[in-house]
Amino acid sequence: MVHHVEHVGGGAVFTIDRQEKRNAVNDELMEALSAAVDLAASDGTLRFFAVTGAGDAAFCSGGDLSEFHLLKTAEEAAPMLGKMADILLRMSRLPMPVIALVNGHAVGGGCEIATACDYRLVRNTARCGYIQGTLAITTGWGGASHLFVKTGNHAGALRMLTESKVHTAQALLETGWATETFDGDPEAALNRFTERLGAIHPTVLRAYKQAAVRKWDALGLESMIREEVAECARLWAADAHHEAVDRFLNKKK
Ligand SMILES: CC[C@H](C(=O)O)C(=O)SCCNC(=O)CCNC(=O)[C@H](O)C(C)(C)COP(=O)(O)OP(=O)(O)OC[C@H]1O[C@@H](n2cnc3c(N)ncnc32)[C@H](O)[C@@H]1OP(=O)(O)O
Repeated sequence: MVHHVEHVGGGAVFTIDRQEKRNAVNDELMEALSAAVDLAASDGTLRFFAVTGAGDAAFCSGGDLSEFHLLKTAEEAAPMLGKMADILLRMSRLPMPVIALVNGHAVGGGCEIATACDYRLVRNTARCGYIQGTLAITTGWGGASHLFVKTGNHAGALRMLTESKVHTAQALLETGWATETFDGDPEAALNRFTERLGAIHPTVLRAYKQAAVRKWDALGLESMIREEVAECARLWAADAHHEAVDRFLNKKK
């Protein structure tokens, strides 16, 4: 199995479990996350939906380069990019708080998964960044669009995307990307955070989440994501991207 789902504290926790590849996302994982999001959307009792990574090294290292490097043209890349962008959009619109429990490194598409959540609890040992620029592409799963509609720190957001670096948990807290930072056990950090949600009736949590979804709709988030996917697919086809991916895949051979 590439994932597992536990129900704790009235919520559902989806764990990406491909530790041998730092929890990289492949099509099997996309299908699993899509099914988990559909289940959460139809469960009126859920107080929250959380995503995390197995192990201590990584939350998610983004797309599985050993699989996705086989996609060469924009026409070949666009369906994969669009599929994950749609799953993350549906996850972001779930009628309950959506929490990224960032247990380890969240880079590339992994950072995009966390950005599609309402809250980001970041372990102090984790490093997070939209490193797609180092591969000569942009975010391709909606990460830039989610970031721009959610943040009040435009300069900080544009810098995170254009610098394509990884950042410490403390730096992410200062820019407002991280909601909270924590040490030690991720599940304990999640429990501390969600306990505070427990005092309020779920119908209130859902009503406020719908207010956020209305804002994103008013801003045209869905069409922003479609344009982002198309742009990433165009850049994907360039030699600069394929050469950068080859360098990563050949680095240890
Ligand atoms: C698909 C598009 C999507 C988007 O644009 O939206 C993207 O995500 S593009 C970005 C894709 N991701 C990356 O470029 C990140 C690559 N990985 C890393 O930078 C590091 O692995 C890191 C920082 C996540 C962890 O570093 P660490 O030193 O702890 O581990 P290693 O680098 O030694 O990796 C261990 C092992 O995992 C394999 N690995 C790691 N990340 C990926 C990945 N994304 N796809 C496939 N395989 C990955 C790595 O090759 C090593 O394998 P091994 O066989 O042991 O050499």
